[in-house]
Amino acid sequence: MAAIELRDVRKSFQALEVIHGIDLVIPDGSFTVLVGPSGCGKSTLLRMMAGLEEVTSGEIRIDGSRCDHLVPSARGMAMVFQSYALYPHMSVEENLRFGLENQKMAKAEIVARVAKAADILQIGHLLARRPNQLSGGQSQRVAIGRAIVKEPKAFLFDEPLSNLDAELRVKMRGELIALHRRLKSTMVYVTHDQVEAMTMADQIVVLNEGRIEQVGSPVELYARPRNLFVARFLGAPPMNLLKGRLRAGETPAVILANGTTVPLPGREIALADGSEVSLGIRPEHAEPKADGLAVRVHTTEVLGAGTIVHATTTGGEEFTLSLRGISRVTAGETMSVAVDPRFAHVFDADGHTVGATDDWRADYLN
Ligand SMILES: Nc1ncnc2c1ncn2[C@@H]1O[C@H](COP(=O)(O)OP(=O)(O)OP(=O)(O)O)[C@@H](O)[C@H]1O
Repeated sequence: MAAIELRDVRKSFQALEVIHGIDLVIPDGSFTVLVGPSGCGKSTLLRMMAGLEEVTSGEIRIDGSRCDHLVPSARGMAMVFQSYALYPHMSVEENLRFGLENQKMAKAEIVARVAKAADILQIGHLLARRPNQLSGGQSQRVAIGRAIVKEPKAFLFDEPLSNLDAELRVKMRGELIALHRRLKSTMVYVTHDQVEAMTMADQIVVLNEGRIEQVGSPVELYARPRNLFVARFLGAPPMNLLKGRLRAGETPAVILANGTTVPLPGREIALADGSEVSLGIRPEHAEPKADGLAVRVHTTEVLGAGTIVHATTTGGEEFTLSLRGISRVTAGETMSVAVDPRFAHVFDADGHTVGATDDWRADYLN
């Protein structure tokens, strides 16, 4: 087990810098998820930790020791790829043994490690098969097994579940969480799927264009996004945004474009009266109620346990509600919506969160 530390890590491909100075601590034993849109640099960052990509500048440490100059095999990290990367001409057992035999490990130790990994992943009955005789989920288990047998200081996962169908992905998500609980190893996991990030991580790192937007636990990032990017990236359907102006005062308020006033009792917002702001409301924090914000429904999605209502404000802004159960609301209808001010997010003109207290627990935990 080991902590991984990155200090001012940069990466350029030819003249183009794609990672712009990352400082990050991945705590020992944590399940840290690197998440962000396509091309933000998640894989490059992970590959630099693994040693598959050189750092252009900066330091990477594992267990306190510099490792950025070491070859991958000397770093004690094991990587699991989206493509599984199994050797097609070898049996599952040979795939599991291969890396260990290369290290000239004693035969008895190899046998013991392979047996243990096969037991953890429940792939004992597949050991004689070739990769082309495995399902996607089985292949991914073997790929994870190949990492487990190395008994690495840290596991690095690069979108390991994205080739699996939706149902299997959910199942494997649970298995990986259980594996982490069992092994207590440091795990770094790259995904562009915010649901995987929310459900698997103890620590989420949100990346955007080669920079860190925010680091924190899933609920911290959900309840207290530092900026618009994080606010919109986590949560599905995404947070609604309504443009308005701040009315400063003891009880500040946002005056929306259509004149609706949303008071924000208990907030201290250090912006001048009349400043341009955006009000962020998650779809689950709005409900039908008289004398609220008028919206016109254009689509409803009845999911059974809930109904997603897609609507437009009189100012022409999109507004989505997530209602419990099966809603009577139908397309074409106009409804009045109340927003719960405790869960309102306010962003300044640059997209930075303003007026949020540190204590989100009081409002969010039930
Ligand atoms: N070998 C390379 N040569 C040149 N540019 C590269 C190379 N590898 C990655 N890049 C660029 O670096 C940036 C980050 O790529 P990276 O693959 O790390 O992103 P990502 O967040 O993992 O994306 P995805 O989710 O699509 O895999 C992108 O702009 C990409 O085009």
